Amino acid sequence: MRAYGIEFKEGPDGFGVYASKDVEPLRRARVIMEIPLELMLTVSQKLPWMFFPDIVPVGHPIFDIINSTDPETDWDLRLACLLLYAFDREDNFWQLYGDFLPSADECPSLLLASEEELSELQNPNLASTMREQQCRALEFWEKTWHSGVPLKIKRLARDPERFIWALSMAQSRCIGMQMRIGALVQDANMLIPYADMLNHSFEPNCFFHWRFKDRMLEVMINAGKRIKKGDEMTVNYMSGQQNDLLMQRYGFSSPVNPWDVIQFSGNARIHLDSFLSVFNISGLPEEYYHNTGRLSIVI
Ligand SMILES: C[S@@+](CC[C@H](N)C(=O)[O-])C[C@H]1O[C@@H](n2cnc3c(N)ncnc32)[C@H](O)[C@@H]1O
Repeated sequence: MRAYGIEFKEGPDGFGVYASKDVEPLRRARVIMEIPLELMLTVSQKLPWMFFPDIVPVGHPIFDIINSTDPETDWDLRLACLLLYAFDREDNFWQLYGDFLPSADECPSLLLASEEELSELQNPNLASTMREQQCRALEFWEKTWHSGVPLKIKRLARDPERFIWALSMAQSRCIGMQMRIGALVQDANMLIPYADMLNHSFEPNCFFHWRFKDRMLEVMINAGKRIKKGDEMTVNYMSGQQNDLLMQRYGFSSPVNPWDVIQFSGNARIHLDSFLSVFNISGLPEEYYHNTGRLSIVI
């Protein structure tokens, strides 16, 4: 893996990637990371399941577990299984990289939230979706990690908490990409070390580029971006999605999510406080209530 002009360090949103020097705006995108396919954990999105790199020996019972998942919906369960397998495999890179991943206590995924925390969520639909997701994960673990499984499976996730942590890593760190191996083009779910340290922004300064010829992922600074030393490097995780989806998958929401604005126009003159109270916004953080100009409401 190569990195240019960046450092990885703790910030307000957990670990993040920061510029270690100024970058003048260039007409062409500039590479800041190169990560080879061999370091990534990859499962194809569609049957037949293909794994890269090929770390699972043929006939290993983890294949049966992966085969028992729903091809349409369970990409995250498959990736979690692969992650747990990689942790267990001697001398695998992910055993070391695991030290950089947030622990269950540090991870804000709602999969790991207690019932008390879920009941405090303002959005009851989100709370019930998360309860369903927690049940789904638990049922999968109970079905798969029953007492009769061979030790080489049992030790991957001895308790449901371990599996649910792996699932939250898969959901909150997966990057969906199309990759080409030889003549084969595949949509894939990937855990990509170092690139998964990039935090999200709706106005990102970086993007991903798959370099087919040598099977590398490049993280690049957008052309024309001026970067100052200490700036955070970010990518856009999800376009066109509202905050409840960000919360569901990543455990955070964004006060500047452009897909979560209430469009309101007309000649009526309404006091801002009355307007906000109609939408029950008064319980939200200060910045919403005082309308710092970040909410796109036209009154
Ligand atoms: C792909 S990881 C990014 C690296 C992560 N910060 C870490 O500590 O390893 C995604 C997680 O980072 C956090 N995150 C990313 N972007 C964020 C943002 N804009 N605001 C708050 N948290 C964010 C969330 O916890 C999310 O689940």
